[in-house]
Amino acid sequence: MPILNNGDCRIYWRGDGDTQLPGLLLGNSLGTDITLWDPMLESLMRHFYVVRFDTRGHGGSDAPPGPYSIDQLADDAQAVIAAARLTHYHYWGISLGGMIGMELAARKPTGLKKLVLSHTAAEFDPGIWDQRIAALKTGGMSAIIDGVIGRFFTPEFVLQNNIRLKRIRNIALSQAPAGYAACCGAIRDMDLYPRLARIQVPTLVVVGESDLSTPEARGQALVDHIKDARMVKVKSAHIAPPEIPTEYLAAVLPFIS
Ligand SMILES: O=C(O)CC1=CCC(=O)O1
Repeated sequence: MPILNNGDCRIYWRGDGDTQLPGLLLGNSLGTDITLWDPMLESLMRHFYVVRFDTRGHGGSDAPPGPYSIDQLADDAQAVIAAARLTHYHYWGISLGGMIGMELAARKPTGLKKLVLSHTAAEFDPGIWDQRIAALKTGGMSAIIDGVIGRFFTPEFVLQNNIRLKRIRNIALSQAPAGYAACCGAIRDMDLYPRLARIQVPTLVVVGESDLSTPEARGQALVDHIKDARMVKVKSAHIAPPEIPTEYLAAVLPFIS
């Protein structure tokens, strides 16, 4: 399994598909790992060399002591870009992955062609993250899991409780609480608005019609601050790949193809 060393942290990443195709770097949400994208992987591999990585604090990456910063997480993404030798690539990030994408694009890295900011925001009320970090300290991942799943998916999908939902639930439950909390700290402390004017690449902002974590107004604020940005809506809550993989792909693929 490919691992890179980025200072204090080993980052797990992998590339799938034909390295001669354009690159597509995918950024996960809080509480998930690279398998978040599995329902869409085969389709994506027809068009792209697909590179995924586990955010520090998650999955196969290390969880050094936090809190982390969005800057640090974007440094990790840049280390993955170098390790995977991506010279021409798009970046598609969901939620925390989108926040990393904003910072990455604001650095104007050579080779980045298009940016997809999905179900994400440039800042959050810090109080909700302090509460979540406190809950993690006392009760671990099981103290927050029902709230997380309730925000990730529509009530109908939660009721179905199918294998895709169970997988995401198990992945979230298996994260190290300290690593997850360290990422909560990065979200709590971020203010990406001043960075948005620096983004030059064409950007697609994806919003979920039933997303309570980052509702449409948060996506519209990104469109308003980024020079070349447009919005598309999908029928999802916060996390689309397991619930509406086909519709989600159809909403984004024309933009990056
Ligand atoms: O877990 C949530 O509440 C939703 C979320 C915020 C940032 C992220 O990646 O997921």
